Amino acid sequence: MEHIHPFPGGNEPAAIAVQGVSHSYGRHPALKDVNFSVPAGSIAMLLGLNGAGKTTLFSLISRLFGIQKGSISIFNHDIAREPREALRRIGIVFQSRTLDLDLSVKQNLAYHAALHGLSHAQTKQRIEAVLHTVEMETRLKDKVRSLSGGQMRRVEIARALLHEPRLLLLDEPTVGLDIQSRASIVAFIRKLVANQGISVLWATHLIDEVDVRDHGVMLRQGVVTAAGPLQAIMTHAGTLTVEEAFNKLCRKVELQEVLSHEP
Ligand SMILES: Nc1ncnc2c1ncn2[C@@H]1O[C@H](COP(=O)(O)OP(=O)(O)OP(=O)(O)O)[C@@H](O)[C@H]1O
Repeated sequence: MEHIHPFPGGNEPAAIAVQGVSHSYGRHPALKDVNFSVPAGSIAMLLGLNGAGKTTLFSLISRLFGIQKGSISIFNHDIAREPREALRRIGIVFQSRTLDLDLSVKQNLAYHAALHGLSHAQTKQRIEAVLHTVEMETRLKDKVRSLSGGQMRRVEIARALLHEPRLLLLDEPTVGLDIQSRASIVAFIRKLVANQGISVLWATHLIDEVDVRDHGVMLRQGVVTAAGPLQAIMTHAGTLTVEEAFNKLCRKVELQEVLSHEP
């Protein structure tokens, strides 16, 4: 495994630090001794093919699954020892849709605010703020069922931001969206990082969502093959593009052989 800059310098704690994490489903290993960290205020792309272990990692970070081996800290708060402190710093957008279609946008958000213990006044103020961020303020009273797939995704991102997390976890947030909706979601997540200094761990296998200035965590069959600034990963891998680095570090070895023999 290449760890180009495994841990950030300075005194600022990492947004997330994953150390020695392994996870198995029965006898099937899904993550093997995973180590990486994401510096505060940066975007880290978690890159891997289907089945690489991205969702398993997100399930561990969000405490959907208990940790079998290793540790995960969010801004220095260990998720097993200080779950409340760690979890309140995280906002999550899961791969599968989780809004209640028969409730309005406002009702969906208010329900989530209540789970986070926000007061009535805070809830109103935060709902207005997050819907403004995702440019959906005009749809406050609309039933979720009446929104497009891209608009639902925006509401899910708004919901993830309600309690003002410092780290946003996105599990393939653009899957199933058309090109235009995908591009606008990618653009406003990047705006969020630039304007609000939020940190992002973004699972994807869509290379066009990646910017070479991002950090990368390259995952292949449960193993981190490289982690750090993407520029440094590309230099280490001897590749000129992120796509080539992805092919080299994330594709299954058999697939790489096929690709290398292509004319
Ligand atoms: N509930 C489960 N029971 C058994 N095996 C599982 C379970 N969930 C995932 N796996 C296996 O663990 C491995 C990692 O799966 P995971 O869903 O974490 O990958 P992923 O990178 O998120 O894939 P995708 O991009 O398709 O969502 C795969 O081999 C998968 O078959």
